[in-house]
Amino acid sequence: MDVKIVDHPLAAERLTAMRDERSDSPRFRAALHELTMMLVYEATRDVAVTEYEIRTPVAPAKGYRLGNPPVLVPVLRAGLGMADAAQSMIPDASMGFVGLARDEETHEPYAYMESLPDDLAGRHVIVLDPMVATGGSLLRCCEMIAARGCTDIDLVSVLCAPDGLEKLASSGIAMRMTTAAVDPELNDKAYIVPGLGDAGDRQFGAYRRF
Ligand SMILES: O=P(O)(O)OC[C@H]1O[C@H](OP(=O)(O)OP(=O)(O)O)[C@H](O)[C@@H]1O
Ligand SMILES: O=c1cc[nH]c(=O)[nH]1
Ligand SMILES: [Mg+2]
Repeated sequence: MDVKIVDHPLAAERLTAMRDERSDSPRFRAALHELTMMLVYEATRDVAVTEYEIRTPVAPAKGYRLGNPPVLVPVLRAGLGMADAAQSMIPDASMGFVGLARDEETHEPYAYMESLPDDLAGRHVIVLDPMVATGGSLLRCCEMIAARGCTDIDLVSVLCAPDGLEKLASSGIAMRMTTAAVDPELNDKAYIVPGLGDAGDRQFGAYRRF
């Protein structure tokens, strides 16, 4: 799997704000919003564009638009905080929704929502989820997307653990990852270390320590 790590001072500042336990929910959400714009910018660097003619006030010029606007898929809850930022970068994108919650004991994802276009053949899908820990949740999401015919999947995440990347890479589903960092390990509750805690709780409430 192609893993692109966005190593940029402005991204590092936002990631620091997200990691810092002193950041309250508004600061955490603002940093996630801004970082998502940077990650989506990098994830879409090689997408196909269509050329068309425009006129500037001075002369004819070439214009460009996305050849195949993607389907954005935020993974609820935590990916919701990336949805608006991604769509503001790609206004022509459509959006589907997947809801997954990890079981606290088994760490297996439980799927409670699958709201996706029936046919994703020929579509470019960009999945938004800030955290890849065991990789079980994103793998489940990619299986849903691949089952609808999609063969062009980009994943955009804030933080990944090596175990999760390995699970995704060995799944047999073709996908690319753009992330801000890969942290060293998981703890015994399958939280990323040092990580940033629970990305859903930190955006929407119920702050816990792990
Ligand atoms: O790689 P994994 O081990 O599957 O863990 C990562 C998943 O955990 C978080 O969601 P969570 O289950 O906490 O749901 P939430 O977004 O509603 O908080 C995160 O947003 C991922 O979806
Ligand atoms: O570190 C982690 C692991 C799973 N989900 C999160 O939100 N954070
Ligand atoms: Mg959570």
